[in-house]
Amino acid sequence: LPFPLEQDTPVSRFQQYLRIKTAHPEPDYSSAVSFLISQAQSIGLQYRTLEFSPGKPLLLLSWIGSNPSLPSLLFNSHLDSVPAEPSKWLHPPFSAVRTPDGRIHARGAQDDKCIGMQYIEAIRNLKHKNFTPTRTIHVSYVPDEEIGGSDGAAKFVHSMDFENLNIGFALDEGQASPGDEFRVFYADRSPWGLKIKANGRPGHGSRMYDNSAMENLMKSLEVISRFRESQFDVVKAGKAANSEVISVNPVYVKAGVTSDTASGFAMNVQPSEAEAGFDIRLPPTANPEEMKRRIAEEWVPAIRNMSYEIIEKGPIRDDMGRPLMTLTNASNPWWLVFEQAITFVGGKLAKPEILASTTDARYIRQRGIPVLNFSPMSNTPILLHDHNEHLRDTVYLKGIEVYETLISSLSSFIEA
Ligand SMILES: CSCC[C@H](NC=O)C(=O)O
Ligand SMILES: [Zn+2]
Ligand SMILES: [Zn+2]
Repeated sequence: LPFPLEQDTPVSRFQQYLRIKTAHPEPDYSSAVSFLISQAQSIGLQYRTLEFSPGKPLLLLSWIGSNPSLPSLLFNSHLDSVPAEPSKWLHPPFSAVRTPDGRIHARGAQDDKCIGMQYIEAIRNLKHKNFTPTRTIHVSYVPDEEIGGSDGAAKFVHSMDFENLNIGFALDEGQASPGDEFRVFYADRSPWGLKIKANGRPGHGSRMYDNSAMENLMKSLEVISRFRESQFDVVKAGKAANSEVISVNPVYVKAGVTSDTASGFAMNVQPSEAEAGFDIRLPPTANPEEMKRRIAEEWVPAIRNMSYEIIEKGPIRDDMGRPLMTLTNASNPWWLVFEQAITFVGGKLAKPEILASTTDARYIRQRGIPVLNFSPMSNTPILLHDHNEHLRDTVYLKGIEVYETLISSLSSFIEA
């Protein structure tokens, strides 16, 4: 028998998308957008690209509903991926190899090229079945999510283009679920970068004196560690989920006087400057003013010769000053439709959670639009940003079916 030809199937199209090198620091946005446009054209979807920052396109696909005056639906995903360390992978991260057990290996397989293609495949199938949406459906592919979205979603949501879409409800990426149930998220955490700098007395490495830069920095590290522990204790005691507390993790330290020694540093000079950086995530219920006071007064007191900078990545409240949360109860009709659709496809939903990490959904919620974070991956290990990120073909294909139901029921839903 002849070797079977590579076919044009849902899985092969997913693999094609996965093979485009969209990892930072040089994501190939133009190839990704060209590929997605070719897919949109193959199913007769309208498309346009918007460019809020040079070289960083945003692709928008639209399926116009029979009642386009109703608020529309937005299905969002991001074009970019985080980098991978190829030497630590079983298969090259952009090969999209499918192993005999059905695992498709690639950076982006879970985060989040799966949903980007599933949206299109679901629409392809619905068109095939002659389904007509009532509400208009938009599908967006945004750049730069993985680096904070300031040149992507942040600009998009404040544009006239976005305003004119008149979005009533949106879905964005979620996270895999190791168990039987699908996970869904009603909020994500707001990320802050905290840089702290200590100044202090320089001197000979043998001397003992107060107020060296390193001593000042270390005192801060101790205080911050205690806060970290206090939050983690709440999690360990089972009183809150990981994503419901304020996390703070050191991500770099920078100090020392450089020299040609083996270590690269002068071993006998106490430096006059020392710096450290932290990743802080605030759940929507946290009080940012309280956190700022804590940083200024307890973590980095100026009287200890310290200074700091908080880099706030994205909003923490919506345009009305409310926490960025989407209701998951009967008062949100979109939630009810979502829940019913999942049940309809035979899925079970876990209790809605806050996402530990951060997505572009926060920018959409900022505009007062309800958003659920959802990626239909049950019985799947959580591998986003990890080595050997992969997704099973069966899980991927089931996800297409899930979106068919979601798209058809959400677009047919008319608010009473
Ligand atoms: C600092 S905003 C970056 C957003 C990023 N998103 C996914 O991993 C994250 O780190 O959560
Ligand atoms: Zn993502
Ligand atoms: Zn990511």
